[in-house]
Amino acid sequence: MTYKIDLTDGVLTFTIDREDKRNAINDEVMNGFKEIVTYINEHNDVRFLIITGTGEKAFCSGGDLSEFHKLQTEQEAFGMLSKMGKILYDIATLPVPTIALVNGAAVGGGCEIATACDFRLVKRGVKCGFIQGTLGITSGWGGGTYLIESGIKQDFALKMLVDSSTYDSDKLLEIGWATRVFEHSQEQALEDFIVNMKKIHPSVHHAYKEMKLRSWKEKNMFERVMEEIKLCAKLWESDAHNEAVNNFLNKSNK
Ligand SMILES: CC[C@@H](C(=O)O)C(=O)SCCNC(=O)CCNC(=O)[C@H](O)C(C)(C)COP(=O)(O)OP(=O)(O)OC[C@H]1O[C@@H](n2cnc3c(N)ncnc32)[C@H](O)[C@@H]1OP(=O)(O)O
Repeated sequence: MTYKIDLTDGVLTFTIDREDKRNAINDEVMNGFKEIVTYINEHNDVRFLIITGTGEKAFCSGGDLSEFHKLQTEQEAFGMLSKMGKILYDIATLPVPTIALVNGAAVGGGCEIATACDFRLVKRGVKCGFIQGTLGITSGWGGGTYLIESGIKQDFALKMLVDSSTYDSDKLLEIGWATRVFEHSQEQALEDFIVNMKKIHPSVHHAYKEMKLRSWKEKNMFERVMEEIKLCAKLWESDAHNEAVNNFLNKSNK
């Protein structure tokens, strides 16, 4: 199994468990995300969703390039991108607070997953970024749209995307992408972050998330996410993308 699910005292933790691949997302992990979305929507014993990755090196390195590089055409790419894009939209619109516990690098689609969460707790020293541009593609799971709507200063949002490079934890806090930066224990960082929220009745959280969802509906977020995915799918079949992924997989970029 490439992911772990733990539900303790209302806190559901989804851990991507592929340390050797820096917690890259494959089809099985996508299905795991789908499973927790269904569970949370159908049960009322989950108060918080935490997403994290195994180990210290990566929260998530994005889509598994060795697996998804097999997708050659725009249509094939759209299939994978829209599957994860819809799952991410479902996560972003869950009725409970969602927290990315960013224990290591969050790059590419990993940065999109963290951005889709309501809050991001980032370990000091960790680097995160929308590095998709270096692969000749844009963000393809809706993360660009979430970033633009995230409330971080507009010029920083666009700069993060067009820079296509990583930013360290202190910079991420300064621009407002990181909600908090923590030093040592991620368990303690999480506990400190949710201590007050835990005292609030879940129906209050549901009501606030409903407000967020209403605002997103007014802004046609789902349609915009799908447009973002289409753009990425187009670029996916370009020579620039193929060459960049080949370089990564053959390590000629190191
Ligand atoms: C598909 C959707 C699209 C989107 O919508 O956004 C994407 O997500 S595109 C994918 C973007 N991701 C990347 O470009 C991968 C970037 N990875 C890295 O920058 C680094 O791996 C890291 C996350 C910063 C970690 O660096 P480090 O600790 O030095 O590890 P290595 O680079 O040596 O990697 C170890 C091992 O893991 C494999 N790996 C890493 N990321 C991926 C990945 N996304 N897909 C597949 N495999 C990945 C890497 O190849 C190494 O494998 P081995 O050499 O076999 O050990």
